[in-house]
Amino acid sequence: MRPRAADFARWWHHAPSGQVIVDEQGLILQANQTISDWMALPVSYLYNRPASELFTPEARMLYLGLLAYRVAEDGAADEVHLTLRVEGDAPLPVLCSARQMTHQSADLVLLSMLPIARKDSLERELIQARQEAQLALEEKNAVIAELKSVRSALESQREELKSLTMRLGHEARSDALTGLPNRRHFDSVLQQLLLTLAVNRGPASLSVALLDVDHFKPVNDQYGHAVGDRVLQQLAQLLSSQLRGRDLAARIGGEEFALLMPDTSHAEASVAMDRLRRAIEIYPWQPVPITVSIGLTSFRAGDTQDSLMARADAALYSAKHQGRNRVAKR
Ligand SMILES: Nc1nc2c(ncn2[C@@H]2O[C@H](COP(=O)(O)OP(=O)(O)OP(=O)(O)O)[C@@H](O)[C@H]2O)c(=O)[nH]1
Repeated sequence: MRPRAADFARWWHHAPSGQVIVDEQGLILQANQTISDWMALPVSYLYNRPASELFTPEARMLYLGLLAYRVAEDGAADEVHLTLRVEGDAPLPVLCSARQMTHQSADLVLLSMLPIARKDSLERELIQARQEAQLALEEKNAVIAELKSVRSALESQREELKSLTMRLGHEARSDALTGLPNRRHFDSVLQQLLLTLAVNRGPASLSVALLDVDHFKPVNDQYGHAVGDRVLQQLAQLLSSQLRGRDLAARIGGEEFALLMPDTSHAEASVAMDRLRRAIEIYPWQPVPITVSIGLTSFRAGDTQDSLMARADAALYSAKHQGRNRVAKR
């Protein structure tokens, strides 16, 4: 059965929007149950009250100044944001639209309101979510920046470690006073050369010389240790400049040096050592001239490191014994 017009009055009262009819004096002529429920006031209370009293004091200005003005001008107003008073509770934000309607030659106004609390809270949630996303982005950027700085710190530490390792390696292999390779390095190179000779089994030559400064003690005693040091440094430079690129000069003791000459026969090494001794003899030493004694030997089949070095040592001993400033060969 189709509802009769009278039935719609009940529907109007319980519509999902607040409905109010306002007369020409701005007084409430009708209000539906929905709006009276929202405001927690009986419908009868609202009758004949100024429609502006539906709203909070702040919203009243908007209602009178904007909404009522538009209705008077255009006969309608749409979606004005107002706030309903709620008895004993927080005010209720609403979107209010209005239509002017003529009834029995009177210009009435129908106000229709929809609550927007949900929209407001959604907007607030959206703003908060945006702020949280912004915060998370800033945190992420800060973490990335920190990671970058940690990585560059690690890289520079790795570089430092590398150069430290290289320096330590160099220090472990060289003599602090002269910068020449030390005894440990000399021994390890000699050992490798002997291994290579043993593996190759072919004709091979390797010569070794021990070189010791003659009467060095009086230099120290007479001119001081610092002068003695300088003499040793100059001698080291002289050795490096006199030897061929593949030869190795090492400082293996106080004033004792060892020379390693790969691929050098006894005859070749003998010429080289005579030349070296002479170069040292004629060098313009300051403050006092020095000479050296040299013991030379060369690799023989069956030689070990010990036998080779013992022969060089014996040669040096005989150079000293024969009067110094000479090369003894074995
Ligand atoms: N200035 C200085 N002197 C050193 C260093 N190492 C060793 N000596 C000195 O070298 C001298 C070696 O003296 P000796 O072993 O008696 O030999 P020598 O006086 O050279 O005499 P011969 O070797 O027999 O010709 C000592 O006075 C040591 O103090 C050093 O690093 N610097």
